[in-house]
Amino acid sequence: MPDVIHKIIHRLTVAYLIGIVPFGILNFINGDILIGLLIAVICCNLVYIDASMHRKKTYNSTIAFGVLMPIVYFLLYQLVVDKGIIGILWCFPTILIVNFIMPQRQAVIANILTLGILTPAILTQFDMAVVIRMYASLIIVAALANLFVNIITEQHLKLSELAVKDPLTGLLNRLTLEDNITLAIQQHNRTLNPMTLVSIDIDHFKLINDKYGHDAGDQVIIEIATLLKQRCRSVDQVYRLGGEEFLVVLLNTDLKNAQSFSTSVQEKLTEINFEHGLTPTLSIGLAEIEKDKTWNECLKQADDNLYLAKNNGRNTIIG
Ligand SMILES: Nc1nc2c(ncn2[C@@H]2O[C@H](COP(=O)(O)OP(=O)(O)OP(=O)(O)O)[C@@H](O)[C@H]2O)c(=O)[nH]1
Repeated sequence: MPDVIHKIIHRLTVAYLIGIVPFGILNFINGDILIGLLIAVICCNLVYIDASMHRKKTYNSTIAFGVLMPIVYFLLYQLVVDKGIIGILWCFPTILIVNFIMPQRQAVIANILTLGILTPAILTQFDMAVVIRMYASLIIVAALANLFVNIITEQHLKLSELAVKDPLTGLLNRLTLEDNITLAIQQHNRTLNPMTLVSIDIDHFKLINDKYGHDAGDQVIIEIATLLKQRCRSVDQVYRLGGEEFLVVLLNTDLKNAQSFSTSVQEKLTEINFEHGLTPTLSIGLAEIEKDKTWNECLKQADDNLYLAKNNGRNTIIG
């Protein structure tokens, strides 16, 4: 569940505790046990989901939907039977809350269930003209809430992707480097499996831009990013660190295998048919992660080797 939905659940819970729970207590005091119970069960569900999301970033849907929601349905049904239109009014907040606390598909099913379960009670209480109006308004509220949650979830996912990915190539960007490499190094320290950093830079890239334009340069960057992704396994990480600079983190790979990887990338690059007959080459610097070095030191070593590769005439691998 996206962070933004958790934030909404949290605020919804706080608003519910402040605005609705006192009303529930008042209902208990006045002997309106059904409304009091309904408010209490929805409150338990919200507090449980909010607390669980806060602690574990997830929650047990069996408790939330297998246990607490059936109680909500039962109470809503009784409320409609006992109190008629007052009972129907309680369907609106229930439908809204369900849209925020459940994954979207389940929320739709839960809301259809709500309407289905209440149908016998509604049909015996009201005449058809009122029933049609009630259903129309309940369905509109459910559909709008669903649409609203879908839009914010989509926007949030787009923003999160932009924050971690380079928009031109779809590769990971520099912002994610520190967290990801720290995790990978922690794993490396536990397992002692080798791990190698591959620092890659396109040679004389400025000339490509200057001669054929920025778009042609972009196309070269995209092709090389695609090649790197193709040559890597799913466990490896490929970053675009800046203009024409890439970094590949090869897991479970020692220096020798990283050299083979780099050679294969250089070879495959020559097989690509670039626009304008371009034949870009890559300089590559390698550094195997060592236990007592920080990732920054290892990255610097890979960069130093890349610098040496540039000074050795480019289209070279050092490491
Ligand atoms: N097309 C394109 N060009 C970019 C992008 N980002 C940076 N550049 C260009 O990349 C070029 C990098 O040039 P330099 O740092 O001089 O490197 P180089 O020409 O490859 O020379 P060496 O690295 O020494 O081989 C600059 O002209 C930047 O404007 C981008 O996203 N797209």
